[in-house]
Amino acid sequence: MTLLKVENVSKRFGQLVAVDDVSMTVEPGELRAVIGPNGAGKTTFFNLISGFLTQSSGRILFDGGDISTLLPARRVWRGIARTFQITEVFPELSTRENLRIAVEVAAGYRTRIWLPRQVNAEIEARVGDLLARSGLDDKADRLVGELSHGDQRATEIMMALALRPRLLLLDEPTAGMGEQETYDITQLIRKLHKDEKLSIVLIEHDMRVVFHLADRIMVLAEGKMLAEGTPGEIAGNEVVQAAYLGKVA
Ligand SMILES: Nc1ncnc2c1ncn2[C@@H]1O[C@H](COP(=O)(O)OP(=O)(O)OP(=O)(O)O)[C@@H](O)[C@H]1O
Repeated sequence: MTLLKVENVSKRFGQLVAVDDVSMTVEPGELRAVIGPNGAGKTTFFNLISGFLTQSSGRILFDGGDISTLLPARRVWRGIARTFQITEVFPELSTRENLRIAVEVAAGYRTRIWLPRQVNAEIEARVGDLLARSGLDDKADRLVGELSHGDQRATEIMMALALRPRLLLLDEPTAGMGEQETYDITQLIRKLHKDEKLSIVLIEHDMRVVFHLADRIMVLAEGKMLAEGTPGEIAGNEVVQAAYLGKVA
């Protein structure tokens, strides 16, 4: 069954139509990229899927159920987790502590002061698993604020994964990164997608990352869907080249 189905969704801010009648589907295990020039409506589109904004019209289905009016936290419990354009971590805590917080939130233990030993062991095991999958084990006890931008972003992605999502939304995961960091984050996303069959939608400006990772690409321009297809189809699409790719190159 289709995991995410966005149907004719629009979002108006006063006179401005930031997202204009956009439809998109994401199949289980698919990695979908959303690209487009600045101000195209990409982040607004993400905010509609994650529930930070409510659409002006249209509807959003997740796993067959209508989530259009659900609050963000409810969508997380349904299985949608996201990261932000600006990394959201606790810089004064260690990597391990950041992940532990996310795991406790996910398990519903965050409001309890004392945890039974068995539960504690389960949480530790889950944190260890996230550290291993991200390759952050050797930085587990470093303060996140002292880590590289790339490792901070990896920590944030693993915090989102602690919520055990079925769909992960990544808003510009390589923003502001150098070559090596971009490569490392791309490899992490690829691993989560290919090895763990996680469904991912990502907004990304770096075309090398997009064409390396995506199964399908949607191009937004001025709120409208300009094109949609495989990386090969998008690379060969003259409208896209003229409106977007040509400008970037
Ligand atoms: N809360 C808001 N109120 C009013 N206008 C908004 C709001 N959020 C976004 N916009 C406008 O909607 C349009 C789309 O913005 P959005 O941030 O979604 O684009 P984007 O494609 O993510 O851009 P970028 O690549 O620069 O992040 C822009 O013109 C922006 O100014």
